[in-house]
Amino acid sequence: MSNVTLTGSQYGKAENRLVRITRDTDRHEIEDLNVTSQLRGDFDAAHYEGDNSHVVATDTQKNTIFSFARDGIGSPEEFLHRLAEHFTSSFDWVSGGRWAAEQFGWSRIADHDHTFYRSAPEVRTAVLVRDGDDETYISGFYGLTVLKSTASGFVGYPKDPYTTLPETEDRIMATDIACRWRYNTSDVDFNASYEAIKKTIMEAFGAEYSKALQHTLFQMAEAVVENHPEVDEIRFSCPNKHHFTSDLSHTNQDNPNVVFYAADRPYGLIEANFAREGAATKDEAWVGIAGYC
Ligand SMILES: O=c1[nH]c(=O)c2[nH]c(=O)[nH]c2[nH]1
Repeated sequence: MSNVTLTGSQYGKAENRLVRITRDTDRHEIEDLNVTSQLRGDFDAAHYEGDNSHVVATDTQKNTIFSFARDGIGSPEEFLHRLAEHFTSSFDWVSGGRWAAEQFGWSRIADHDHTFYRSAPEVRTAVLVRDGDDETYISGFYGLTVLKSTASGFVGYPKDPYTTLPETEDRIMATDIACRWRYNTSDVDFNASYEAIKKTIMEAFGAEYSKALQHTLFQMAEAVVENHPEVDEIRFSCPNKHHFTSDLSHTNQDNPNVVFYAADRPYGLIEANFAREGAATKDEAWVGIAGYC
């Protein structure tokens, strides 16, 4: 008799690099994804006894992903939904799971029919968590580098013996936006919603004076919640990519915020979660998302 109990599990094939070319006409389309499938359910016997009768092989999960891609992708969220439907309906003991995708953006070289370059700076992300009939979609992106050359400051912070940072009401603000938002519905045109939310976030980054990156995160979150009723929560993880004005006094030059040293590290790391007023949060759906978001 063991004194160890299985208290949770999920398993599958991670990071299936999947490229799908649509070539019905001479003008090809490319979809480039990194797909992870993980099943949840009754896998007790596999862990306790080495009985694999419930263990849908990770190799089979991988093959399913590539096979389903033969019929098209559409959007990462729709593709993950097809996988979730398949695994939960084909195997009684699979009660849910977690399916995730990253999508890399490509554009045509000079409008060429079948020649592309990696274009979108950001990587799109999608996660589908399924528990019985309950489905939660969390989508987002990372790696969207943005910068505003003014209309940002940082003043009013506490000063102690360790404080050397001068206050400023005119600085560069730069960050690599990583964010994820939780949809409150699956009845969404996911591709259109993704583009619209990304646009809202980018416009909000520059729309108002920023008193801190924390303030900017709130401004972006507020714009998303106001303009996108399909979203109930949004989380951000954003480095403050410091740009320090370079001291040019040794060459008798002034520097009215024109020459900067772009510091690589350390960087501020500013993270926050926001939710629509009155909306239920769904912390369990966020479990497994590495880092803050
Ligand atoms: O926008 C900022 N937020 C901070 O918390 C912070 N701390 C700091 O040194 N500079 C900044 N800038």
